[in-house]
Amino acid sequence: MKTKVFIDGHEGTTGLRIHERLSTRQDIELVPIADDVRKDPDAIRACMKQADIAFLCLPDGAAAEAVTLAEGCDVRLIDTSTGRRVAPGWTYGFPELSPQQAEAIAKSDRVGNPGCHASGAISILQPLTAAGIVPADYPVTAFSLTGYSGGGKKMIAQYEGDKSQDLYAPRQYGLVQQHKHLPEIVTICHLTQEPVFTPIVDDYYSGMEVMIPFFSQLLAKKVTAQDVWQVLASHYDGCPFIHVLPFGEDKGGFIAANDMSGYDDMEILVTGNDQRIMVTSLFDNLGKGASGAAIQNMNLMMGIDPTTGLNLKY
Ligand SMILES: NC(=O)C1=CN([C@@H]2O[C@H](COP(=O)(O)OP(=O)(O)OC[C@H]3O[C@@H](n4cnc5c(N)ncnc54)[C@H](OP(=O)(O)O)[C@@H]3O)[C@@H](O)[C@H]2O)C=CC1
Ligand SMILES: CC(=O)N[C@@H](CCC(=O)OP(=O)(O)O)C(=O)O
Repeated sequence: MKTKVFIDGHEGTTGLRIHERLSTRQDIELVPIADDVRKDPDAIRACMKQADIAFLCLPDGAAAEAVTLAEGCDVRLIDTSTGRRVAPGWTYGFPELSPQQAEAIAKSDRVGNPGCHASGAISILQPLTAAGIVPADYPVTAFSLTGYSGGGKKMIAQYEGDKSQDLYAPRQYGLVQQHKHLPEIVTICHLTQEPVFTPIVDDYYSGMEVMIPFFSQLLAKKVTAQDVWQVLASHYDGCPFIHVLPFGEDKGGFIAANDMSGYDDMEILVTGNDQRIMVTSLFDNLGKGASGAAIQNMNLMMGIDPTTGLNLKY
């Protein structure tokens, strides 16, 4: 029997990518909603009632309303918005945290899909805090380059519309250090303080590069860059979605932020030297940063190979 899936917000950037990935699958039946009623609460609730699994690909306010609409329906939710990722009753949708996390997602009826920048930061920090290398009170700084699709339809229209404005150099944002992904990074990595986080949006469609530098003298153990690489390589060994590139790999000295655009998996590189170590996570903000991760979680919830229907580089 096919799994019935409803995509609330299928006209948006994240929803469209999920729709594209699922529309050719033989094991999935998409629950349609007519365009003129796609924001109508009664129509949405009717779709929720029919579906086994629903993706919420909506702005935060609309997603909160959709969660309420789903109450009493026998539907499992995967929410790509920010509000409930670390809320009680919700499972954080990053299966690579641990085998237990993957199991928890597989059984969950309420999965909060990670934020895009957060996915990169957590992919680097969580194995290193868990291994006791990065102490909980480490003064973490993180930089993140993102394609403009990260800002959804509005930002895509801005970048692809009027090119006469001088808007298209890389732009730093999140200037007051209250980016909405900080709470999940702190909670999931068990940090005692928020990182200094610098997101930068640039004039390319999709792709994300999250960079976290470490001073080895401030780490909890005496480690070399290769030790850090080893911890990450062991943590992600055999993982189909996260690939730690061989130690010393530097992509010819230039790491392009859109190198993983179009793919649903992630690369991690360790560069620098034994005093100043840089760890970089490279992925598509719409892939492992949003739609790809959401489908990976759905596959786990269905009890099938998590890579089904996804576009992996490796
Ligand atoms: N883009 C990205 O890289 C990432 C996005 N996310 C998150 O995913 C969610 C969706 O973002 P994104 O796809 O970028 O946003 P978009 O703005 O591209 O899409 C949002 C969609 O939701 C629709 N919508 C708005 N209100 C309602 C409503 N009440 N009922 C039904 N549909 C509604 C919009 O309709 P209309 O077409 O009429 O505007 C639009 O199609 C957000 O919470 C975002 O933060 C998470 C990770 C990365
Ligand atoms: C360029 C741009 O604006 N990017 C967005 C992407 C975040 C996103 O989509 O946030 P959620 O995953 O939490 O929903 C931002 O940094 O807020």
